[in-house]
Amino acid sequence: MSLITIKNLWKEYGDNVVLEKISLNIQEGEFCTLVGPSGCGKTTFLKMLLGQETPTRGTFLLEGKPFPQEPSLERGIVFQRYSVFENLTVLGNVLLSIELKESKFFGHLFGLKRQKAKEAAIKMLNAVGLAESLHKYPTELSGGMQQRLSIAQSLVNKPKILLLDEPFGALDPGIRADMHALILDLWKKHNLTVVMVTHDLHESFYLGSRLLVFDKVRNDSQAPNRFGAQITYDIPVGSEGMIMTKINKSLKEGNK
Ligand SMILES: Nc1ncnc2c1ncn2[C@@H]1O[C@H](COP(=O)(O)OP(=O)(O)OP(=O)(O)O)[C@@H](O)[C@H]1O
Repeated sequence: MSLITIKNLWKEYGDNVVLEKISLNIQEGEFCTLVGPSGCGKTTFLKMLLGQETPTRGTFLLEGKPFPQEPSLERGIVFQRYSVFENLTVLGNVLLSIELKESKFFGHLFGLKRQKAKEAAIKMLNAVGLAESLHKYPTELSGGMQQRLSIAQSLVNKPKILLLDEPFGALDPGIRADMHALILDLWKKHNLTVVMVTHDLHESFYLGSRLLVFDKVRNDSQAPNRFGAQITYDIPVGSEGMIMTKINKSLKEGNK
């Protein structure tokens, strides 16, 4: 069974048709990169995967069941703009993510549970390369380090799906290359399924195992909102994508 099953999905805001006829299956472990012109509905699509938006119509299933209507722990998101709490230290930010998950009512853990949460937070911060900055505040961090912190906050709760909305768009090229290496490493080690929006075609080919292009195939010059974007390309990319294509091809040939 596919992790995510989408059939003939539409998203409209009033008479603005944003997405139309989207059909797509995403398997566990895929790294899907999503590109398309500005305003074609990429963020809206991510928000539906997160549970912040609902489709207007169509089939939208997570592990064969209707998508949870609210953001939940199997899905973590990292935005382009850092979404960390400035009055908490690096460690405090990641600890809070765990506390909000494990103690929804108080937002606080005590005793042994807090100690374990602290250890898990430090382990995650180690994994993203922030071991030296545990007691710093976000304003003392560079952009790349803040983005590492956002990733740690998302991953510490072990989501199955990591949603990335142009997470590296604001970073310098050198830092971006470091972040690419980090995200590929985390993707493999944590067996994540990733859906990432990017404006950078090179990034989409380099990072993804599968590239999805969203665009309008129908246009009405009198009423630009009449038609929504569809998936115009869905192709395997990157070394992982090529391996998958070869495996699928040899499986098909073996079945002949
Ligand atoms: N909450 C909302 N209410 C009404 N319209 C919305 C809402 N959110 C998005 N839209 C509209 O949906 C369309 C798609 O927006 P979205 O942000 O998903 O595009 P995008 O492809 O991510 O754009 P960009 O690449 O510029 O970030 C736009 O026309 C936008 O105005």
